[in-house]
Amino acid sequence: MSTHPTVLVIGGTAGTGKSTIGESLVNLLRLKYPNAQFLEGDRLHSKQNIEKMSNGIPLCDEDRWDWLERISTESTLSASANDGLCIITCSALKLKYRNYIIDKNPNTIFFFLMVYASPKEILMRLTRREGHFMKANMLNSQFADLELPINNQVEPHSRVVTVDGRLEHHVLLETFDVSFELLRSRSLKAQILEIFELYKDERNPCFNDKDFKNSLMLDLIINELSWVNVATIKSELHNLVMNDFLEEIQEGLEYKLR
Ligand SMILES: Nc1ncnc2c1ncn2[C@@H]1O[C@H](COP(=O)(O)OP(=O)(O)OP(=O)(O)O)[C@@H](O)[C@H]1O
Ligand SMILES: O=C(O)[C@H](O)[C@@H](O)[C@H](O)[C@H](O)CO
Repeated sequence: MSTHPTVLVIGGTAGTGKSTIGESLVNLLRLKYPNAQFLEGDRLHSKQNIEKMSNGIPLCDEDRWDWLERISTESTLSASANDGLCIITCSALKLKYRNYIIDKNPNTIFFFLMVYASPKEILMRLTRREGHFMKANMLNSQFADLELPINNQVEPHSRVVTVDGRLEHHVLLETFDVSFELLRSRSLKAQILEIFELYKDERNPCFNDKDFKNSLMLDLIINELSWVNVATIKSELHNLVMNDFLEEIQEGLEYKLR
């Protein structure tokens, strides 16, 4: 089993269906990860946060940092203990929140599946929903904070699924497909990380052998090329600060792609 636990974060504004989707999704993903757990991120809020939201006061950045850290750590622990996978809900509205979750547990591979519903749809749902602390009066602030991941270069590990006007099971099927695609790309990132760790270990005789490093890396990348896009690979390499041999790998990629 990989040393890198994987977490799928279901994000989006209040009322998009994160919990509904997460509960069903985990059952489907258990076909492959039998012990994977679904965690409800709202349970990790402090009492003060819940009180604020219940009183119609939107959370600010300072209210959210500790909560985001708990999201990152609790999901990592759960994934580590249960077949390497955890699914957790967390609004994760802003880019900096998603990055914070990633930074708090750099060994974990985080994917973000952001669920989007229009303000009109959310207003309808929150007005109808009973027994929940988050009421319709929070709608404007949620949308004011929402930064959807639109740039694949910046957030290759994130996807958006739009739910408006669609049947519940269609949404679930799409989120299942998207999750599967994300989890498939996981193997590449995990392998890159694992190999990178091997290089970092200076006791390893291969550490100083650049040719060995590059050929291994290239093999790894080329083998996965049929399904992973080159931009993702390049951005992962950048993320991993592999700049020392990034250029050569890019050359290799371009050659193979000709
Ligand atoms: N696809 C759907 N179509 C219509 N209604 C839905 C759909 N999915 C969920 N709902 C309803 O919308 C409401 C919000 O769903 P849910 O609680 O899953 O959202 P959430 O994003 O987890 O919300 P919150 O973050 O506020 O806890 C619920 O009343 C749920 O029954
Ligand atoms: O970041 C936030 O403002 C909060 O996380 C909210 O989005 C709620 O926790 C949640 O969605 C409950 O409705």
